[in-house]
Amino acid sequence: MNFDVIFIGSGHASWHAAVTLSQAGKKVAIVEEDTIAGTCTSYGCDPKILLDGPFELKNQLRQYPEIIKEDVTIDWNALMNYKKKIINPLPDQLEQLFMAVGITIIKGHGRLSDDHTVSVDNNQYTSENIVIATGEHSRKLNIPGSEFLHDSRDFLSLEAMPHKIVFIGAGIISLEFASMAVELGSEVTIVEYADKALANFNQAYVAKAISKLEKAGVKFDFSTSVDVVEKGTTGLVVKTSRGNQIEADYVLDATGRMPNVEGIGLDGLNIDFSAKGIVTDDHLRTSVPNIYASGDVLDKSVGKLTPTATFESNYIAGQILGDSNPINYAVVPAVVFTLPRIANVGVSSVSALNDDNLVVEKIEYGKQMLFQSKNEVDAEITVVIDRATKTLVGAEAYGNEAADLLNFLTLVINKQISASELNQMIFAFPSTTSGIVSLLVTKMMTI
Ligand SMILES: Cc1cc2nc3c(=O)[nH]c(=O)nc-3n(C[C@H](O)[C@H](O)[C@H](O)COP(=O)(O)OP(=O)(O)OC[C@H]3O[C@@H](n4cnc5c(N)ncnc54)[C@H](O)[C@@H]3O)c2cc1C
Ligand SMILES: NC(=O)c1ccc[n+]([C@@H]2O[C@H](COP(=O)([O-])OP(=O)(O)OC[C@H]3O[C@@H](n4cnc5c(N)ncnc54)[C@H](O)[C@@H]3O)[C@@H](O)[C@H]2O)c1
Repeated sequence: MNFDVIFIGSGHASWHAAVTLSQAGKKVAIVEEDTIAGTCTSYGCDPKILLDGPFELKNQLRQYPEIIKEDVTIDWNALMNYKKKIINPLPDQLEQLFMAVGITIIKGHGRLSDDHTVSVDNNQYTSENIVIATGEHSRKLNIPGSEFLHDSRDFLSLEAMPHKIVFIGAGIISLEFASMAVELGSEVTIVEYADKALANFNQAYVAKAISKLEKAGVKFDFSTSVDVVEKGTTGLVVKTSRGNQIEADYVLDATGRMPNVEGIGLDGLNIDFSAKGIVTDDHLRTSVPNIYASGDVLDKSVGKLTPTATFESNYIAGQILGDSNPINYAVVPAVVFTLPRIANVGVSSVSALNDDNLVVEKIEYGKQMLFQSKNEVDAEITVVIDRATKTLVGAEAYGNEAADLLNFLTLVINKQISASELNQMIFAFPSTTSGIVSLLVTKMMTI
C-alpha cells in the first residue's frame, strides 16, 4: 500500500500531525505496536493526573487545619477502578476518531526498510514521507536483581499500594508517585545517586517539597546508588552503596527514560542517533530528508514532554503541507505534580544570577494574598525580568496553582507583554492570577 505520510508510533508526537494531514487530503497511516495514542494517554500524564486528583484535594483541605477537622481517606482500589473506567477506553476512542478522519491504522512493529518503505511484520508500506515518533521506554538498571524492578507503567496500574516502597532516582516520576504512596501509609525510601533531587528546578522549592515529604515520612538517601536487589525472608532487600539494607515489597526504577531507537532500521539508512535520541536538523528532518523525527525520540534540548511532542507534530504537519521555516520553540513550561506543584518556564533564576541584564525577584503571593490564596502560606513565584525592556523572561513557582499560573506567565513571556500593557488589561477578581498580575506589575515597574 502506498501513502503520503506514514507515522511510526501513535503518541502526541504523531497523531496531531496525522489528523491535520489527513484532513488536508493526504493519505496517512499510523503504525503502532502497543496501545493507540502512546505513553501520555495510557501510561503517563493522563492516568497520573487522574490518580493525583483526590490527593490534590486532600492536600488542599490541609491548608485549613483549624477549620476543616474531618480527616479524609483515599480508597486506592476505588480510585484504580475509576482510572480504568476513564483511561482504558481512550485508545479505542482515539482509534475510532483517527479512522473517522481517514487515517489507516496498522498494528505491529514498524521498521524502516528503505527511504520510502516501512515494514510491519511481513507487509511493506511505501510513503513519500515518514515520521519516526517512537517515544521512549523506562530505563532499567543493569544490577543484580533487576528482574525485581518495576517501572512507572506498573505503578500506575497497582491494584493495592505496597507497604514498603523503594524508589530508585529522585526525579519527576519518583517525587510525583511518592507523594501519593506516602499519603496512603506506605513506608517510602528514595535512593538517589546525585546529591540533589530535580536538578532542573528551583532548588529552594525542591527543598520545600522534600521537607514536606520527609515530614510525611519519606526517607531520602542522596549520593547513594542501589547495588543489588534480592529476595529476603519476607520480601525484597535493597542493598545500597552506603552498605544499607532497605526492606521493600516494591522497588520502582525511576532513573530516567531512553529513546526507542533500536530495532527500527536506523543503522541501515545511516540515520544519525545518539543515546539521547535521533539527531535532526532545524526542520526536524533526519539525515534522510524525507524522514522526520518527532517527540521524545528526538535528541533535543527542550523538555521531553507532551506539549513539546505536540508542538513538533504540528510543526511537521506544516512542513509537509509546504511551510519552510525552521522550528522555533517557544519557552517550554515544565511542572512536577508533587503536592504542591513545582514549575518553571523560560530563563532560570540560577542562570540569571550570572547576567547583569537580568533581575531575579520573589513574589510571596501565599503570604501577601492570604485571603485568596486559600491559606497556602508558602506558595511563591520567582520571576526573572529583563532590566532593559522590563519584560518577564522566566518564572518559577511553588504552589497548588503553579501549573495554571505558569501557563499565564508563559503567555506574558512569549508575547513580551510589558507592565503598562498588563495594566491595560482587566482580570477577574478575586483570583490568584489577578493578584499575581498586580504584584508582578509593581516588580516590573520598579526594577
Ligand atoms: C509516568 C509518566 C508521567 C508523565 N507525565 C507527564 C506530564 O505530566 N506532563 C508532560 O508533559 N509529560 C509527561 N510525561 C511525558 C510524556 O508522556 C511524553 O513526553 C509524551 O508521551 C511523548 O510523546 P511521544 O509521542 O513522543 O511518545 P509516546 O507517547 O511514548 O509514543 C510513542 C509510541 O510509539 C510506539 N512505538 C515505539 N516503537 C514502535 C515501533 N517500532 N513500531 C510501532 N510503534 C512503536 C509506542 O508503543 C508508543 O505508543 C510523562 C511520562 C511518564 C512515563
Ligand atoms: N510532570 C511531568 O512533566 C513528567 C512526569 C513524569 C515523567 N516525565 C518525563 O519522564 C522523564 C523521566 O522521568 P524520571 O523521573 O524517570 O527521570 P528524571 O530524569 O526526572 O530523574 C531520574 C533521576 O534518577 C537519578 N538516577 C539515575 N541513575 C541512577 C542510579 N543508578 N541510582 C540512583 N539514582 C539514579 C538521576 O540523578 C535523576 O535524579 C522525565 O524527564 C520527563 O521527560 C514528565
